[in-house]
Amino acid sequence: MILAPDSAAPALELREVHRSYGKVAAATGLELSVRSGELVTIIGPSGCGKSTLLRLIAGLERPDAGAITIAGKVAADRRNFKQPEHRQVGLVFQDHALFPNLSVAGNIAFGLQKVPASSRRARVAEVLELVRLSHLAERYPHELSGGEQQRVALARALAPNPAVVLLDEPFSSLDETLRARVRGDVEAVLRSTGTTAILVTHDQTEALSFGDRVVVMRNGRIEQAGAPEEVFENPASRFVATFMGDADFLSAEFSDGQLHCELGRLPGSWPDAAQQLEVVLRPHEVSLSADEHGNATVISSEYRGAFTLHHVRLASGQSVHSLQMHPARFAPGQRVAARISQGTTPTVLRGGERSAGTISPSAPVLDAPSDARKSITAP
Ligand SMILES: Nc1ncnc2c1ncn2[C@@H]1O[C@H](COP(=O)(O)OP(=O)(O)OP(=O)(O)O)[C@@H](O)[C@H]1O
Repeated sequence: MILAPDSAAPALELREVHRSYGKVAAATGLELSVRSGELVTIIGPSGCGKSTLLRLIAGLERPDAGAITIAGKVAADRRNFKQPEHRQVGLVFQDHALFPNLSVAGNIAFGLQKVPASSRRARVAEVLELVRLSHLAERYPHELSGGEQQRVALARALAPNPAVVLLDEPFSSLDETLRARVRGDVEAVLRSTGTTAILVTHDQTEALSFGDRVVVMRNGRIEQAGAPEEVFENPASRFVATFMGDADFLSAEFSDGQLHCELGRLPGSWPDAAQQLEVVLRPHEVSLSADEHGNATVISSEYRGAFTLHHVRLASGQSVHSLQMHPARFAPGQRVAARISQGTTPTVLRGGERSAGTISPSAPVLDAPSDARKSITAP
């Protein structure tokens, strides 16, 4: 099979988009280019501007400055402003927002009023099949489960073949078990139809697992946009490291031309710097082994089934967490050797921002701290 080159215009583009409400800058200099078929998740603390971003794309808000292009057509700029119904955008909300007096089929047909009746019926049947709800076409929203309602909302958004689907916390009203299932169903439908989608969420796991790209927002700005692995494993700042999961920060310093932290030497070469340097360590990146002369003392140990989460204090008084899959469990007060797990290349922050050091591929695995004398595997 010959695949066509991906030369199509981006499905969505934001250029230097600003929006303020009085003195509150809800969107500042937003730049985002989303390729056709891409699934992008937007995450950030409450009030950082996630909904404002969606509303600007949908045409429910007007930018103060900047331009928004959808499927190659200007939706908003200094001179133009397209109303939501002319933007080729589908919306899915947290509360489903289905019309209670219309059946499932009626809800889906609602956005197809300009389509001839025969094609409309065929399209409704098609999207119902897509979300596996053909058997419920004549039911009313109150006769459906939360998950079914959300699939109807998705079908309604997809029916007019939008260029972009915007999902505003679509799973947050569902309970945990149902949530994972509906999320999987929705993702499968979006992928199978090659739909471009932007999903706003408060949930880090959702942000990392759903999208091709994660956009982390803070105070109306995009703090980092990248593949889930990049945002989690190589955070651009202390804020992203903290927001996208548990993280400890150990101070780092140069000696003998190498960068060291309390858990050992870091591989690669790093520009010498006067600014404060910190190593970002996630709990799964710290290993422990029993060692009565070790560099750490266990403060607490929390059994989590497949994992045990240890919190240990280092000689300097700094502390780190260690989440290990093996059955090793150390008691509070016990002396252990803590080190950075094999194969880990931690992010180094300079003044709170990611530092551009180079990790050489042939760099040796991290040296053990001077007083960690045992292997990193559990006893
Ligand atoms: N219509 C409005 N009038 C005045 N201020 C507004 C308006 N809409 C949003 N804001 C402010 O703009 C900022 C961004 O709000 P927005 O709703 O986009 O945040 P959010 O990230 O979606 O928050 P949450 O996660 O709580 O939904 C907030 O400070 C909010 O108070």
